[in-house]
Amino acid sequence: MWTLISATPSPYARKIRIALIEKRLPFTLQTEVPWDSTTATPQHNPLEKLPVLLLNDDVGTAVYESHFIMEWLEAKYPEHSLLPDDLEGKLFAKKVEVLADGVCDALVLAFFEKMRGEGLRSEAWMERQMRKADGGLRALATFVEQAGGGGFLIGERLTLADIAVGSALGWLSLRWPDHEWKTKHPKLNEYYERLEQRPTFDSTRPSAQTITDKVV
Ligand SMILES: N[C@@H](CCC(=O)N[C@@H](CS(=O)(=O)O)C(=O)NCC(=O)O)C(=O)O
Repeated sequence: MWTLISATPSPYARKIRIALIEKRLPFTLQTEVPWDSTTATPQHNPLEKLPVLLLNDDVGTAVYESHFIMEWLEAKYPEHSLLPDDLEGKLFAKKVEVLADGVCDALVLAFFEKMRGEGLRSEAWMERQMRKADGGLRALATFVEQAGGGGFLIGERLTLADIAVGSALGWLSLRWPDHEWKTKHPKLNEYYERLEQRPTFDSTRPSAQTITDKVV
């Protein structure tokens, strides 16, 4: 059976957890703290990042980088597809994933910059990352407002776009609880709250992790 190397707060890993469950693909979860020297992540991903999907085959195949894992899953196991049927819809879903992941990328950088403490952190760097995140959230909020009222970003069923946005917003709620996106973008928040009711979202809710090693 496959193993997914994951971390409790990880929005990127949550995308894959939700996708695997939605596609009825069995796996076991290996929860790690990728920032600690004890993590097994570097043994499977030279970039030392999780999620990593281990196929547990005889050659030790490891699939890594969440957007690629998603691509790989849809290519190899198209049943219970998480992509729209039409090409434009497929490309739009991937564009939404780029934005959702990009919001997380910027806020991860800002999170660790914040950890540098007074006098060591670059306020300009923090502002730049927060600006990227706010721009991404604005774009996602616009897409939600333009979508039909069916609760999904594209068409009438759950797609990669919803999984990516829901995972990003769930992490934002955990790691940046004071961020004002919920008041600035009420429709985005309503969409998010509705997604969180879905069993695969409810069962993969993010939680904080304790990082033992000094990261910055
Ligand atoms: N682009 C990557 C980002 C993955 C990523 O940054 N993972 C973090 C963990 S988390 O932020 O998702 O919780 C990690 O492994 N960081 C360890 C490191 O960067 O050395 C993806 O989408 O898979």
